Amino acid sequence: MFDTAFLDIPALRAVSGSVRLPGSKSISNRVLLLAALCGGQTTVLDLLDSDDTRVMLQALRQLGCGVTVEGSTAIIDGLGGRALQPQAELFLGNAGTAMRPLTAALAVLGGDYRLSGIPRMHERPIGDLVDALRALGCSVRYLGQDGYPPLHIGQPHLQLDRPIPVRGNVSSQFLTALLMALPLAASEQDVVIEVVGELISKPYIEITLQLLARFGVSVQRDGWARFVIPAGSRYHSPGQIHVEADASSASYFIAAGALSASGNGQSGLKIEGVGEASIQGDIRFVDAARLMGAQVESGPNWLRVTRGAWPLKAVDLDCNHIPDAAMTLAVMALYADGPTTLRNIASWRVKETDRIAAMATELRKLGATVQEGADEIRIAPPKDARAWRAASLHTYDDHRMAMCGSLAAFNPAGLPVRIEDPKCVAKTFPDYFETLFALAEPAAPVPVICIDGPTASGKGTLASEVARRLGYHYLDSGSLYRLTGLAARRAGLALENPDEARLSALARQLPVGFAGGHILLGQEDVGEAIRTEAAGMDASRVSALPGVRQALLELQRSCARLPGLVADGRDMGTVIFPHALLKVYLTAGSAQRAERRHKQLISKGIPAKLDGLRADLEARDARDQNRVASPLEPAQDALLLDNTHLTIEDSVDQVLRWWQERQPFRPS
Ligand SMILES: O=C(O)C1=C[C@@H](OP(=O)(O)O)[C@@H](O)[C@H](O)C1
Ligand SMILES: C=C(OP(=O)(O)O)C(=O)O
Repeated sequence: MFDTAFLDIPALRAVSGSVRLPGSKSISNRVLLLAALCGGQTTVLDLLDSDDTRVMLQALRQLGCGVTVEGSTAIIDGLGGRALQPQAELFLGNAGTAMRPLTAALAVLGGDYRLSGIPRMHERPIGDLVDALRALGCSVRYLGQDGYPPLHIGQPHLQLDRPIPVRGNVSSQFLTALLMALPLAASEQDVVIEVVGELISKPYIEITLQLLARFGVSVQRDGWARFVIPAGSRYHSPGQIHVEADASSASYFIAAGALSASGNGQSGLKIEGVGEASIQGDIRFVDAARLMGAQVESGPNWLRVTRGAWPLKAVDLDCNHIPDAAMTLAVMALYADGPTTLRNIASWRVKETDRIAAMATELRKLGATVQEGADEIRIAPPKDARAWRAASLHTYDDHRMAMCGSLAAFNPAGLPVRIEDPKCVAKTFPDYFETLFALAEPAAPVPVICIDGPTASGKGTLASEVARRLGYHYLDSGSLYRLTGLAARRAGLALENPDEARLSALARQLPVGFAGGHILLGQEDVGEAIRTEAAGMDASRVSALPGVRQALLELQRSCARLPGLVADGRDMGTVIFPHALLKVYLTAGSAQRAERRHKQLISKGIPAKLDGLRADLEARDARDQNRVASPLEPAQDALLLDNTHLTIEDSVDQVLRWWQERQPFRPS
């Protein structure tokens, strides 16, 4: 997950390859609650791991359920037959699929519970569900504003002899919540639910009914108006249940496939884990994407997408049945041949944010002309490539605003897009951006920042912090020869009389990684191992081999991957990345550098003398600067940063300021 203030996505050209997406949020949270409500043990496979499922799992633990999670498998020991924890304070984040169904289940079971969430959850309506529960004889009290969480739940006096009315025009989750809770009360008599007025987001009710059936409860229904839970209904664990990949999450990749430039014999993007046999309503997004021109082939649990019509075709659609995935259509509309209208989406206004207002504001920043209606949005795309704007997109703590925003990176103007607060995707898809970057091809070389400078100038500390702040990869080029030597020793290759071809092959494939101050060879942290005297000797042996130098040049260039790279060393800006967008040459006075090195050594328990260190540094500077082959010198277009009197934070801020000056957008 990108835990940065913002994430700049360079312009993208295409996506290809194949991807397995994380589990469906709607299925995961329903299955977890149903498994908790029935007796016995349920093994849930391919469970989604995200904020929404974590709050549900935590709530179930607090209620006394046995919960074991290992990787993507959860084992739930249901409460059926066991005492429910009679009192609990449950924090449910911003998960509608946890707040609404848990409210109903706990209200029917009774106890002393407080349910709350993040501030936005306290602005998301729940009044229609509370009215229905009160009509049923449940005790539910508002602890803040009437009609909204937080809530207190007490002991019920259930009255099941008349139909329970529920309104479904604000959220279908209220009906879902009742359908999941009432089998707990239907042992003696039929329980009837009647929907008052219109019901929105109907396919989510289908998911609920399908999963109830998997847990042994078959609901009888009369269209969308009346649902009967037959007397004697009881939950039975299916033993094991598998969660499909999330169809709403798939919408971003279906869109990316439809926006991808074709060519290079590409056969499109394959999405695995969800397909035409899905029980999720958002799989119908595929029909909408096809209407806009996407080419989508499908099997029971896979999809393959390629670009079809180009530009995409504008559409005018009722999107009530796909409220979440419809947001993706709003961004696809930027690439259409005319204005697109998405209708019947009033529920967008009461989700993670007011999504109609948010979408209108952000798409306008990109150059679109957008009209907002009470329950619709009309998007006219930028009139040509020159009308696109590079924008810093605000994401309103809404995962879908962030994921949708990334699709603007396919713009024909080759502009980057900035996503503010990218970690908000954690609600349903924590690794969304990593997944996108693994499939995407940039439209131009990815951005590189080079930080070169003499020994002990602090370039490693500076470069790795700049990388962390931008969410970029980090390359510590100086360690590569040491790593090659170490890998060679471990592979049993002789270094005294070396086989250049084999060593070069090894260097080309070196599995290096730099993360959080650690230097990795494969999965192993070798930070200490490469700093020994012997490793230094080996480094100097391998670095004398031209084949190895060439291999490492390629390896270094291959580190320039999405979304960008910060590379530190001595020849990053001059030799390895001559076209880098920002080159910094970092220096500090020799007295200062000697002092830093001295502190470093002493803190590691290595004895050292300040005077000696300074003399060594100065001698090494002179050698490095005066050698004939690639002497240490600033690239012609490098900016000089003397950090003798700067803190690390000052230097980081300076480099980030220079970087920002080179960006086409300003923060919003
Ligand atoms: O039941 C569900 O799993 C959901 C129902 C939909 O909400 P509404 O019924 O409020 O539209 C959808 O937007 C939400 O992401 C998940
Ligand atoms: C509306 C959404 O979430 P929730 O389940 O919290 O309603 C969503 O995921 O888009």
